[in-house]
Amino acid sequence: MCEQIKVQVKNLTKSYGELLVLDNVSFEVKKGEFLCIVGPTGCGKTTFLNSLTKLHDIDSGEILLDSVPVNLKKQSIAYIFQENSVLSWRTVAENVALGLEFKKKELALTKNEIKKKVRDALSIVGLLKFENYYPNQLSASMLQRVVIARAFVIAPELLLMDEPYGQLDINLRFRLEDEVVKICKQFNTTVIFITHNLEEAVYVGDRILILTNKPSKIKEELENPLPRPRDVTSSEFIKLREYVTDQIRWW
Ligand SMILES: Nc1ncnc2c1ncn2[C@@H]1O[C@H](COP(=O)(O)OP(=O)(O)OP(=O)(O)O)[C@@H](O)[C@H]1O
Repeated sequence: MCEQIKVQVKNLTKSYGELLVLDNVSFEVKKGEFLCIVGPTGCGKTTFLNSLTKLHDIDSGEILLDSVPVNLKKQSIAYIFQENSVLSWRTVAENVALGLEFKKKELALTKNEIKKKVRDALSIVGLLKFENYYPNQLSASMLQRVVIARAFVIAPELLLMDEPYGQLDINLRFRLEDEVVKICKQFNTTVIFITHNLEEAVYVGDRILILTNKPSKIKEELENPLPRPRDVTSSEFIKLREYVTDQIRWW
């Protein structure tokens, strides 16, 4: 069976002045796949995401979503980034509605439709009862789930995550990762997940893309065969984590 390709990165090259960061990088992401991108510090992981989201121009190459150039207005792309981006002066429901407000024009939703979508997203992450709470009344885990609900309220076809749980303690991180993976699989969402944390990459990724030092190329694309839920203490898990670590440590 031919699996549908969701994202195509073709010959992407990006430099900042004299500094060549991404050097003719090409890869694909299948629909519904959870792809992790790892690599040495400063190899250009965030530069790749910023190229995809058009935060800056690229030198050459292209990034296609469903075979057409990425268009943030027309396509539903959601982000979960490092910073705690919940707005303190908005309720939980109002924070989640933000995801839709950016797309108000394109979606042309009525107030009631927005309310229903927000409630649906909140029930996915188990926060419906807290819709009228303010962020300072919530725990760290609940705040992160607000961010997840805000991403899923637009039913994203592509979810971009950049070190989303770097600041959290390890137990909470694993719990949130389990939740995100479960929701993504439920909705067949395609995910590109950037992380420094190789254990995290092996824990969540269907596939792991390892970048070289800059100027960065792809060193290896690695299928992750471990069944879910994954056990970080199993010998198979540790072996794979060590293998990925070695690929990055090699330079
Ligand atoms: N706006 C910019 N102007 C100049 N150089 C930049 C800019 N943004 C990033 N760089 C440089 O480009 C390289 C890649 O940075 P980038 O943040 O993409 O790497 P990264 O892999 O995400 O880093 P980290 O592992 O630290 O998260 C780094 O050397 C960085 O200093």
